[in-house]
Amino acid sequence: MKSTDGSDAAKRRAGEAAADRVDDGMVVGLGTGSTTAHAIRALGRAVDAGLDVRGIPTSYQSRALAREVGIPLTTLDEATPDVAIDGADQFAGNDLVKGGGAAHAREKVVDASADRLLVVADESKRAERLDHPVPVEVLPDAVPTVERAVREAGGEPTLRTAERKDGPVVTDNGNLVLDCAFGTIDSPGDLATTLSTQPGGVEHGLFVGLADTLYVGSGDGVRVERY
Ligand SMILES: O=C[C@H](O)[C@H](O)[C@H](O)COP(=O)(O)O
Repeated sequence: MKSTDGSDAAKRRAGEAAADRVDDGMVVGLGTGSTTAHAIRALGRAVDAGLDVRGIPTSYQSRALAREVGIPLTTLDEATPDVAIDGADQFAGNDLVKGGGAAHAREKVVDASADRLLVVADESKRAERLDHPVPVEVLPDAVPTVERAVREAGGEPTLRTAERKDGPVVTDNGNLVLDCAFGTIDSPGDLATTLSTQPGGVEHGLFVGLADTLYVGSGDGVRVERY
């Protein structure tokens, strides 16, 4: 499920501005999605020009793109990211909803382990308060249990279905995704805690206070917001 109608040029400005902050010798967490893809391509060009970086991908998609553009890869076993670059489906300050591409579980692990998280987005993702449905990756057997818990927490869960396959979206980890509509989220931190403590829920797409810097692309530039 993608919420954005932001232009590709705005996404490219944001992605390239964040990639520009990567210094020689760094290990970089490589997020997932169309905006981060611009950062990955920019890093690939920098590698061609001599920059020494290693990437830690967060999905099949970001791994494939990083390989295509020639970024050497490593893992969390081998290295800790100095910085991670990742997108968002919605942001309010430095609180994010992520997981429109069902990659949020691995993204959260990599983003949280990085010294700094740079979030790349376009202005269409900005909100006063978060109200985007929150994706929750769920063990397949636990779908009914988690659905009940989400309803008890005031949300309405919808099993995400695939577009070119019959049946549900299956994540890179072999799990399913419930998109959980809560309306306006008054307290993202409290909701994150509720969702994190639900057995069978693998990971949710609320990234509360994790982002250090936002690069927000628009029609004519990039706004940099630091937290
Ligand atoms: O699961 C996907 C990720 O969380 C993406 O970073 C997020 O959906 C934003 O993607 P995009 O830049 O394509 O809007």
